[in-house]
Amino acid sequence: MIEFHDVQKYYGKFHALKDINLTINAGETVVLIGPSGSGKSSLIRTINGLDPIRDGQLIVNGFDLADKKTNVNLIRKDVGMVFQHFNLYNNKNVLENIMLAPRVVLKRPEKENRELAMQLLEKVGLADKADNMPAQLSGGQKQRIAIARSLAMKPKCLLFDEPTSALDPEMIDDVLNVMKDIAENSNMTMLVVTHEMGFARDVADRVIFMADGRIVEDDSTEKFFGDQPTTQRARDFMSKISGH
Ligand SMILES: Nc1ncnc2c1ncn2[C@@H]1O[C@H](COP(=O)(O)OP(=O)(O)OP(=O)(O)O)[C@@H](O)[C@H]1O
Repeated sequence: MIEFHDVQKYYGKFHALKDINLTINAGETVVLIGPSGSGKSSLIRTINGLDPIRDGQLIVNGFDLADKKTNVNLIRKDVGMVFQHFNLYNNKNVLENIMLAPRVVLKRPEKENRELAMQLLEKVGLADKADNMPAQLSGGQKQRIAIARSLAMKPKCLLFDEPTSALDPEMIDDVLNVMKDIAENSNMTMLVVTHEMGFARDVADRVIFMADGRIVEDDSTEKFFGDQPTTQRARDFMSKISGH
């Protein structure tokens, strides 16, 4: 469970997240949308401590991120992150990319670690790429490896920061299908920043719309897409992106 209570975040003097109050329950899939610069990345990066908050309270799986004594590594063990540009270790092969963190952080025994890594490669449809280096993969394949790498830690929560924005159009569905499978067949909490409205409509439980560092709408998916968003800003945003 993730709870924001009156969270404020600043970059220098710039007030990037304003009065964030939000609870995300275990197992929920939440899509975060909004115009460029509205604070979506900032919000999800606070959850695993990549970006510090200034005021308020942020509780992630029982750990208080506002408390300086909290060890963020304990939070990161349970909160995986998938980035727009994959962030794979380019000097390690695919299998090593997946096995490294469980070996180092969880001390998972080597045989079990390898078996799980191979199962995850099967799950993302890339079992035949185990020995490849990241440079030999397409963007869509790299992203599916990045997702498998996150899953190898068996996190409670997965954060996705525009996971398909850097991909060629024909690769996007492969990645979204893997995400859909996780959302539907695991009890993982997922928070996804994306412009893929088909994914939001089909897979998300909730849609959060941000503008100017604030949460402007927080609706069930049925309400957001069915009845239309309540605010004019969200309606304008939706008509703008559907016009593309
Ligand atoms: N490291 C930083 N230093 C200063 N300002 C920053 C930094 N990171 C983000 N910002 C500013 O904070 C605001 C929110 O940025 P953020 O990346 O969270 O928005 P976003 O909604 O994810 O945008 P996009 O869709 O373009 O990725 C923007 O105005 C951005 O310029």
